[in-house]
Amino acid sequence: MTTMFDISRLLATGVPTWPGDTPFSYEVSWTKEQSGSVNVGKLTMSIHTGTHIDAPFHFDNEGRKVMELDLELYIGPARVIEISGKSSIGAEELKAFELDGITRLLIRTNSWTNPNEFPTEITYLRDDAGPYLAEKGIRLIGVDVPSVDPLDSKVLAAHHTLHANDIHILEGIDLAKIAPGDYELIALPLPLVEADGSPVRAILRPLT
Ligand SMILES: Nc1ccccc1C(=O)C[C@H](N)C(=O)O
Ligand SMILES: [Zn+2]
Ligand SMILES: [Zn+2]
Repeated sequence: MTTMFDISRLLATGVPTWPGDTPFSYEVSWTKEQSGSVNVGKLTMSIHTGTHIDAPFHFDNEGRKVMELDLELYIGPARVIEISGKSSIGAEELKAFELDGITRLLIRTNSWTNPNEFPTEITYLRDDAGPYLAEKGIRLIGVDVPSVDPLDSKVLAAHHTLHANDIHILEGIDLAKIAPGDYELIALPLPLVEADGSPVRAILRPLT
């Protein structure tokens, strides 16, 4: 029997959205009665709502878009670590963990305390995290908050330094029920050709 943990946030009307960004909406735009055969849904949302990946084009006009990212990074072994109660995380906090040989690192910060509201403060990554993680061989970082940077950041130092170190970004995962350890991660982006990111269905399977 395989166990699997869904670490995706639910997408429904009223789901917390980046302040000022497009609200989430799903509607049946063409009912079964109207079409004569099927209900047809219509989706409107920001790409950065809920559990999603960022493509570098999100913060760099010349950056790669979703289809140019390496799919392999979104499937495979991942280590979950827990670093709670910190306003930020950098090389100093990360040094406490064994990360050699890890490609995908998911950090449980527990800092998005009320999942029904967009947070006002989150644990963010300092700009020495990127170089440190790259030195360890990490290629994907996942966080349980809507951003790897402070919410009011305009320069997005963490986004840029992670990208400069070829580390892909997964945001808004729900790790509230996930014990630190090693898992298989699956968090595939949609084939959105022009997009700056993509919602993902993220799951973890224990490694047996
Ligand atoms: N949706 C936004 C609207 C305005 C300003 C920032 C955002 C973001 O999404 C930034 C966040 N760091 C992100 O990558 O998801
Ligand atoms: Zn994003
Ligand atoms: Zn981001």
